[in-house]
Amino acid sequence: MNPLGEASFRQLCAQIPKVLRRIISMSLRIDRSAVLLLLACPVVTGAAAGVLLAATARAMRPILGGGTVADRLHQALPALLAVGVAAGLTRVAGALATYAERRITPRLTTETDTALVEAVCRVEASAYAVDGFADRQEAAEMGVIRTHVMVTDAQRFLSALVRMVTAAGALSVLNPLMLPLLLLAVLPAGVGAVLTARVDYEIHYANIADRNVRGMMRWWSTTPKYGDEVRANSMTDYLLFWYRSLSDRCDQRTLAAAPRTLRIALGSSLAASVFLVATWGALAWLAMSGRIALALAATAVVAVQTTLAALSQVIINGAALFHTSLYLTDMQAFLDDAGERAPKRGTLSVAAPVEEIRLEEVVYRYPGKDKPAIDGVSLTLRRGEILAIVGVNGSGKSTLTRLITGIYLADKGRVGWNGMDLAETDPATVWKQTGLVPQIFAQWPLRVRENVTLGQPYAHDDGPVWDAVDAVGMRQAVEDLPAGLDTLLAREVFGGAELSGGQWQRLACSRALYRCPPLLILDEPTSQMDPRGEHQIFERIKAIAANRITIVVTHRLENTKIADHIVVMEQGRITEQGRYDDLVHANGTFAELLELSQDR
Ligand SMILES: Nc1ncnc2c1ncn2[C@@H]1O[C@H](COP(=O)(O)OP(=O)(O)OP(=O)(O)O)[C@@H](O)[C@H]1O
Repeated sequence: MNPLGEASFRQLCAQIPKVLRRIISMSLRIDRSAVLLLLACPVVTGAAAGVLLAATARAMRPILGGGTVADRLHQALPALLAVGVAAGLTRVAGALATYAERRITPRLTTETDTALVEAVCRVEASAYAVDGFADRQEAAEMGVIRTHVMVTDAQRFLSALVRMVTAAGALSVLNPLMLPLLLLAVLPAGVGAVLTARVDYEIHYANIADRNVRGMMRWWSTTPKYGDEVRANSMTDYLLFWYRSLSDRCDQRTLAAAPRTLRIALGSSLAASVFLVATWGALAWLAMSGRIALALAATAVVAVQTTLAALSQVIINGAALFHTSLYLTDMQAFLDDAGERAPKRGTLSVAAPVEEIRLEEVVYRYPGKDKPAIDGVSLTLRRGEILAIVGVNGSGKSTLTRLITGIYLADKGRVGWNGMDLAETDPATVWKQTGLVPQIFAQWPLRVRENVTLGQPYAHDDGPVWDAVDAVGMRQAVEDLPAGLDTLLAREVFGGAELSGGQWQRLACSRALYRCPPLLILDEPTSQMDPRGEHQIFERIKAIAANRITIVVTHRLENTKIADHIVVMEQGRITEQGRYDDLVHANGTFAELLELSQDR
């Protein structure tokens, strides 16, 4: 829903003081003295504009009076000096304002950007599946982009406002008729600018979903990671066609709005021109009819020019601030929503050793899905045991591991760690005890060392890192890299290296082993490994199993021989369980799947 659809024009204009307050308070948290400097500059500029106009009026009298040119200039000299000093002060204030803005903007952008990234990282994982979450995040990104210009806009707006008030004040003293005429001359431009900003925002809003998908497509199409797949499957043309179509759709919406913006621009320009002609006409009439002295009329010309320039700036920057306010509102709404979705589970705390994890009649349904992915699972895991979870695709194996680790909370039923309900336990204390090799694991563009230690404090000792590398048979491969553990694993970066798929998977396993977690979960941990690597990993799992709870999710049923207990999942339920030898002879799904895997 577009929030602008319900907002009145006055409400929209009322946003400006609010957004100014917001920008100032955000900036104050970044650099207090720079903000004070920034606020002082418009005051100096305003005072300088006042001095400039008063001095101009004073200089005009002798200049337009009688006597020789030298005499007239001599008499006007002090006033002309004052004009020079005022102009100089305006420049200095402008330079100082730019300096202050440059001290604030980079850090403000970083703070806002980091706040957004942190908010997304900290939400409950289930939030990602909520409809529209990604689109709202995309809309919020625009707020971060606006922080690049919003301090400058705010500073220019305030500075122009003060200059305008001063010049307008001087103008009303010269003749009360001038100001209302001038305001009328600029008002249409103001209305036009705000209406145009509104149209721009409407287009932005309509394009959010397409832009979001286009951004993802761009990354997936251009990242070297998927380059082989794109080329060898002749995907390029279709991907480019799709990318282009998304861009075209966005362009069409923008183009469709162009006649509206043209009408706004023409209408406001016409009205502004009529009132501007009236202003200059009024000034000429006042001077010609002797209602205003020539010297004052000359000053009025300067005052009209100053007011006009300042008013235009007020309008341009006011419209920019109004625009900013829309995006900041989106950003704040997303941050508030993300804050609401951050885990609020309770203060219970899990500590090692984890003796028992018990699931009681656990049910979990993904948002927007009709059927539960997990439907009444009860299970007990004890320290020292290896549990294997098997079943066909989509039967709920990975979802079950997410419920066991508390990444998702059960909709119904209970998951207890050492008797503590995960719904009431601080998740950070739970995840300190877990090590997970997910089915789709990240290939972090970090050095080898960080790829192993990520998520765990590094003790400035490579011994345990090499142990974890050894455990997955990667020592030789790492030693062969250009800088060993210091090699950056990002092919795209100069000096970076790339691993093979199986080597990446070994590294993901070494990361989980380095953590020495009380709960070790391996979801298809060896799907890309050669038999030697696979054998080594499963030997290792057996060797360290006594001190922890181990869960292995696998489609290679031979691997479940190492398990103390096997559960077979079907449509979110456990339909069979037991040891390998029992299940092989039970004539159930396990036996069927095993037979199929051997039937070649
Ligand atoms: N993030 C998600 N959002 C919505 N539905 C999901 C999500 N992840 C999984 N599902 C659905 O939940 C069900 C169980 O998925 P899950 O990934 O747990 O299956 P799995 O047994 O691990 O499958 P596989 O063997 O293919 O890895 C599936 O129907 C799937 O479509």
